[in-house]
Amino acid sequence: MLTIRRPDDWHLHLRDGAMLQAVLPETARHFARAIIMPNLVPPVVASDQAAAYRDRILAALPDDMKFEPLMTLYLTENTDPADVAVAHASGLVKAVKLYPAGATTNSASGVRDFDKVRPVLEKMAEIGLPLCVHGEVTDADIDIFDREAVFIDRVLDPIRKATSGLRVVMEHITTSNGVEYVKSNEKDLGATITTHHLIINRNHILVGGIKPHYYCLPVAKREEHRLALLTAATSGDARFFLGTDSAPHTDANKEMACGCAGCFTATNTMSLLAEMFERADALGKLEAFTSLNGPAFYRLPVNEDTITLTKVDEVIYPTKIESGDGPVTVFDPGFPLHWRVA
Ligand SMILES: NC(=O)N[C@@H](CC(=O)O)C(=O)O
Ligand SMILES: [Zn+2]
Ligand SMILES: [Zn+2]
Repeated sequence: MLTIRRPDDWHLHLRDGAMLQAVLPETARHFARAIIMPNLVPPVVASDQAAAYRDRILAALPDDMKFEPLMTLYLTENTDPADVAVAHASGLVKAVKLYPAGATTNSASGVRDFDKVRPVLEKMAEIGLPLCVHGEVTDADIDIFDREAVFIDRVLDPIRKATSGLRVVMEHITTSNGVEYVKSNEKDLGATITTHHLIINRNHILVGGIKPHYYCLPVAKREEHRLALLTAATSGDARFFLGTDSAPHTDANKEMACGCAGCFTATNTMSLLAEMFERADALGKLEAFTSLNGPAFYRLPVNEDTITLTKVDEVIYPTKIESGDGPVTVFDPGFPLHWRVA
């Protein structure tokens, strides 16, 4: 048996409408809070949209559940620094999200010219509002497996050097380059690590037939990178914390000629993580990763209540959840899980 403070998810896609209704309880069952990604269609770019989205999330929450959505704004070349500052001061917005234009799902309104967002970044540095970054370049001539490492050198490091005091979260890191970059900085830099990137490498996607439900962005890399992520996550280092990036797409949209990127892990994330931490002989570090390090970075209190995981013969979880838009496949690690959230 293992009791830890209730976890938070520092990177989550809840979508909207019927999908929101279906996936929200999967997260709220175990997690107290989550940083809510703003890549809706159209994206959540202004504070009034973030407030309205927050209301829709709370309206979709079942009566017997408690959950606090931590809202973000989608950074565009037209984002108004004053709107960001007001949204932060009111407590509504906890981070701003940077998507390089074209890097991932619904990122067409993202940033092309980083000079255009300089005034917003300066304002964020001044008020201490974190920037969450999807860290991949989009240049056609850069191999998809190199896009994170190239982003660090060409985009992230220059932005951080030009904007002193800017607090940055590298979202869903997938490489040892990401781990090393975070470790080489003492302050103002953290990283989220997803559940699935601790489990799969690129072979899982491609060997023995293509597995669309393992396809996400940034795409899983070589085994040596997965091991670097696992070492970072299980180390207790406060700069690394859980962001599941649970990203639901219907099976119809995953299993097609041009399938969507995203793994849906909300349902079984805590069981998956406990399994991986136990295998790494690091169950004692699970709480730091899921429940302590994130609040410390975001300067929020840790949760007061707890969850208890118990060891069972095999955890039973649904292979799919139903949404009004169609079924969504739950991430299947390909091995049995043994830690169930009581
Ligand atoms: N991670 C993914 O593969 N997909 C995310 C977008 C993102 O986080 O990049 C989504 O919104 O579907
Ligand atoms: Zn992303
Ligand atoms: Zn995401």
